[in-house]
Amino acid sequence: MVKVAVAGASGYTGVELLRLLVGHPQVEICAVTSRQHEGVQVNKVFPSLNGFCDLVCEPLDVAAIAKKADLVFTALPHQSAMAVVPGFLAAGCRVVDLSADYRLNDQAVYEHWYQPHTSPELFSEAIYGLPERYRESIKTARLVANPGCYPTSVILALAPLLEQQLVDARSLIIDSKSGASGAGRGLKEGSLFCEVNDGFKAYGVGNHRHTPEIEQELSQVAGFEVCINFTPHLLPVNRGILSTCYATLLKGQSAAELLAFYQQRYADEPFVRVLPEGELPNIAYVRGTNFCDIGLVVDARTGRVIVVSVIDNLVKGAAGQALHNMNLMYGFNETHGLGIVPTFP
Ligand SMILES: NC(=O)C1=CN([C@@H]2O[C@H](COP(=O)(O)OP(=O)(O)OC[C@H]3O[C@@H](n4cnc5c(N)ncnc54)[C@H](OP(=O)(O)O)[C@@H]3O)[C@@H](O)[C@H]2O)C=CC1
Ligand SMILES: CC(=O)N[C@@H](CCC(=O)OP(=O)(O)O)C(=O)O
Repeated sequence: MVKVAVAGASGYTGVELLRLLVGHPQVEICAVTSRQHEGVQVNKVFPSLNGFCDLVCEPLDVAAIAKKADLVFTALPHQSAMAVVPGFLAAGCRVVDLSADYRLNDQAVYEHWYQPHTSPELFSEAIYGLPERYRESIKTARLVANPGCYPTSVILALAPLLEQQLVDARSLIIDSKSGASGAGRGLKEGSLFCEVNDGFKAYGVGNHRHTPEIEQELSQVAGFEVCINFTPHLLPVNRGILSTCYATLLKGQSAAELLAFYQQRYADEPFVRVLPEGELPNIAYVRGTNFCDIGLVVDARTGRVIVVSVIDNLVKGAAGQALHNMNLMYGFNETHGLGIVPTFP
């Protein structure tokens, strides 16, 4: 049994972690934290957990939590995560950090897109927690930087094309749409019902902070620096991300040929489902699960391939991927705690 703590249990990714962890046969949840709900049982904060988890929320006291936990999931906002992650590591815990604080490997790039960093010395140690690319390094990592939700959907969609050098890496245009839970549970005007429901908008155009994360990882795949256009949109749904990725083909492959590459690339991946020719994914068919569904079309008129991927932002985009990483770190079956069929309708 591995003893795990969830720091930030009163947030959306925190409650999603608890939902998945309570069904994991090799995990004991030993602590949950929240400042606003200190002293309150977490199932009072989220009645969905009634009968599954009744731990009392405690303050984020690094020493006290490190005494109980082998692994800590830090489901905290960026900047708050870096305030505690070094302490957990120093106390002997392993950490899966769901924030953006350790995803970028260049301090200057991080500080350009975020704010000053207080533990950049950990950048070289942190492993980017995308199992489909870094499975072996994750197994022995002390610190896993769980990928961002948009980057997860985009990297999985485009990596096979770049790995095989099938597209012009300067031609990448990415349009992503996210449900409102991507913005977290904190109170903000932009997350109010009337601001999100019945509307649809682009935001962060040309300057969203996931741009350097996507570029870093696609550059790793391509072997040279990749520069993208990335436009996120806010969808009036609770969960789900759909990314539409456009790239110019170099050798005019057909959709069938490209899909064969994707099938081969992801053949052994338990959570990537490549759809047959003629089918495109829908966020409704991955809801609540760790799946990433991918489909594609070739537009012969423009010579471009259009790849569409979907994930649940709270699962493959956050808590599910974090749990997958934990399974790798402890040598557990990769699908334990994640063998869920999507809820539809
Ligand atoms: N939502 C999503 O789809 C995704 C989110 N992420 C990332 O995961 C992290 C968590 O996101 P999410 O769950 O959505 O966020 P929420 O805002 O829903 O939750 C944040 C949690 O952190 C706690 N918290 C906030 N500030 C502090 C602080 N200074 N010190 C200690 N605890 C704090 C909050 O509880 P309290 O205020 O009670 O202490 C709450 O439990 C973020 O970094 C986010 O960007 C990553 C991928 C997807
Ligand atoms: C809809 C929405 O607001 N989404 C968030 C991104 C989600 C997220 O949590 O990003 P990190 O994992 O990098 O923290 C945003 O655009 O900032």
